Amino acid sequence: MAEMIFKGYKKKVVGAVRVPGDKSISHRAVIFGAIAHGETKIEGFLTGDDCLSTLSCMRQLGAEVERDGETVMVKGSGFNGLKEPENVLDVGNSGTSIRLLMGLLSARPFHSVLVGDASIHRRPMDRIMAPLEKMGGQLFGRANNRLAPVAINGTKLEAVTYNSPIASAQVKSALLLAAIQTEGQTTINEPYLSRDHTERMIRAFGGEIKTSKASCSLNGPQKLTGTTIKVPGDISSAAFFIAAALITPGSELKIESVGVNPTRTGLLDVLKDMGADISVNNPRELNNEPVADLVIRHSQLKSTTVGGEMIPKLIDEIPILALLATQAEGETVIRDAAELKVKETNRIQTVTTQLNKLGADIRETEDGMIITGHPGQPLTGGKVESFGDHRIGMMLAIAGQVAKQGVTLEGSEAISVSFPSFVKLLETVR
Ligand SMILES: O=C(O)C1=C[C@@H](OP(=O)(O)O)[C@@H](O)[C@H](O)C1
Ligand SMILES: C=C(OP(=O)(O)O)C(=O)O
Repeated sequence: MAEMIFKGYKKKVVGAVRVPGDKSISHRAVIFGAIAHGETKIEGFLTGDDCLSTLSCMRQLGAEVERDGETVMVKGSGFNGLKEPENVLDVGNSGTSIRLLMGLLSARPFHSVLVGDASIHRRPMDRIMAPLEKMGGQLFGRANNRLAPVAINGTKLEAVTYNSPIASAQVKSALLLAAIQTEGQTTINEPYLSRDHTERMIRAFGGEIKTSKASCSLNGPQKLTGTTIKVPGDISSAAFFIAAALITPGSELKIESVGVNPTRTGLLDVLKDMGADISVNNPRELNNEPVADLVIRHSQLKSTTVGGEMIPKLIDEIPILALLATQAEGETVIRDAAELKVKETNRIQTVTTQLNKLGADIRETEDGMIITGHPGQPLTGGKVESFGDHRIGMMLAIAGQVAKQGVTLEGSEAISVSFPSFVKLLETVR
């Protein structure tokens, strides 16, 4: 396990950065490129481990994929261009890969097996398997069809209406990837709208999908056409730099070309409420996705309460929000976030235990946490662990900005799952 020391105490964060491409969009761009007809060019592809897992699975499925740094060329010949893989498909640490591929492969006429790392084999897969079975899918998993590895006997499916009990873009996207190959109209209703990158990408590839509030429906089968996808910067990666600037006195940071899709900007909405000085400039669009430049200045934050429909809009940013709340005046309450328990780690537990080790004041609850902020009072610092979770690792690295004795992070290699250039980029602005 790699160990790194982060000594950022009082080191102000200044200058301009671009963060790597959006992880959700990068996964989807390779998958859609492979099932479309013709050439797709992806610019700004995220070269984190998770997206490279998707890329290599698609190659094993017969897709022609060439990568040169952050540029990926995909030659697709439609769904029928995919072939039975000769070996198991390994998604590594990536929940998005395994779940989206389950949807795609359940409607292909061949056998496939999806495996991943220890974390993937603990995370629930029945949320995808159960609705796909309603469509006639044949999927088999460990622990009574709950866990990976998952074996799939691809078959012809039937269109359904599915009322999802959770707001999950992975559930929605898996079903859309099955539905787009299936005769008839499939409708998916969510309790709250989850990130809508799949819906936007279907349109970018010339497909049709109806969307209204937290519902979407499409008529299959559809033929998609290759296109150019320019991937915006990932707001979930930008979040760590936003936090570093906000909590370090004297900071002023510009982050250029960040995706600001409203289903992803919950952190910006909540931070505005907490009194953060963040401006969103030069709004524009890249292939149906809103993009902007952000300017962040050090701010004295106040506490807030976050729950309900806001949670899916900032689900991956809750670890870094918890760190920000340790520096805010008052008690911040995060609730309705039980989904955090089934991410790469149980993030309610890892955030609470690791930040408390650094001197924070956080209480774990059934579906979130309560964070008592002590503005002006630095964290102490010490030795903490990522437990193989990239977002926990980066959040703890940023905690070094307010930890007097610095932060020693074990398991720092996890960071490369979504942000391989994180440490280098952080050095350029401090
Ligand atoms: O669809 C996606 O790209 C993602 C959806 C979210 O997961 P859920 O669908 O489980 O909420 C998110 O946490 C994950 O990082 C990426
Ligand atoms: C939860 C995450 O990803 P995934 O579900 O794709 O593993 C994440 O990136 O925080």
